[in-house]
Amino acid sequence: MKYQDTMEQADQKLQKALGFLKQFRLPASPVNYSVVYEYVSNSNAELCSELDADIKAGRTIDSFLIESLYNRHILVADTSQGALVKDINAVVNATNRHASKAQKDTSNYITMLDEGLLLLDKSDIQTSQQVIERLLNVTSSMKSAQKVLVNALKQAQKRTEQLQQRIDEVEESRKLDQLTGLFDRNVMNTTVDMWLQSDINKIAAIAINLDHFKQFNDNYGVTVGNVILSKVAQKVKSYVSASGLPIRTGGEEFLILIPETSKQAAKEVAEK
Ligand SMILES: Nc1nc2c(ncn2[C@@H]2O[C@H](COP(=O)(O)OP(=O)(O)OP(=O)(O)O)[C@@H](O)[C@H]2O)c(=O)[nH]1
Repeated sequence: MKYQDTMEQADQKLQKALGFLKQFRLPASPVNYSVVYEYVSNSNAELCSELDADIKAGRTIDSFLIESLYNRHILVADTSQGALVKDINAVVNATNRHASKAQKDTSNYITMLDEGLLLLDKSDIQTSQQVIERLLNVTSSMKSAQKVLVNALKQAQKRTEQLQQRIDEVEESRKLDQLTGLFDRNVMNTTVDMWLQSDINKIAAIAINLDHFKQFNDNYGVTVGNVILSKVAQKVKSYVSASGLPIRTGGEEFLILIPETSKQAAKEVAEK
């Protein structure tokens, strides 16, 4: 169970969450409420630090910003990871089942071998022949069981590789802003840290802000606003070479970071 708060604790958080929603004039929609509930519970470190940074930077805390936090820090974790965990459990359970069956088969086989070897007797050819025949039968069933085990292990290995690929994909998609497909601010922070720890000592930053976007949304509606944002993002991305980083830093704010570039080259990208 995700939340294990008592009635009293949940009630206290409800009051805090309502206070937050009221302060930022946010409707108490399910998405807004769950993000704010996580925030006041202090239970999701990445979500909390991002929202804190947004508040500190004086960003507009609106339903768009909250939904973006929800998609990246709650939804992805709940659905994709939930399904993945279920699949991983299935592979682990199947492998365990096969492993314990193989263990049982092997120990039965060893017992039968030991018992058979004791019965082998040079002077009693007939009994010895019967024992050898039985041992041959047992060995043949053991070989079939081993084949089944090897196949099961091969399948488990294939499934594990597929799951690893899905885990990598989920990890990758978590780094991207859902609407625009650009990187988000978490990726920006970790990449800049990485750059600064390496030999890179020059980073060009180009900030892009769409003016009067609120007015635009009011005039044409948020759906058209979303289309514009994603088109602008595509353009921004197309101007950045593989070494650069196109980021959606806020609702209608973008940033391009380019490491180790000349002023002139950065200016050309900015002019585009
Ligand atoms: N359609 C849409 N609108 C968004 C999204 N994220 C933020 N916004 C809106 O973008 C607007 C940004 O408003 P402001 O920060 O005042 O910026 P502005 O209206 O462009 O004002 P200036 O930058 O001063 O010209 C707000 O109305 C937000 O609701 C989004 O994902 N989609």
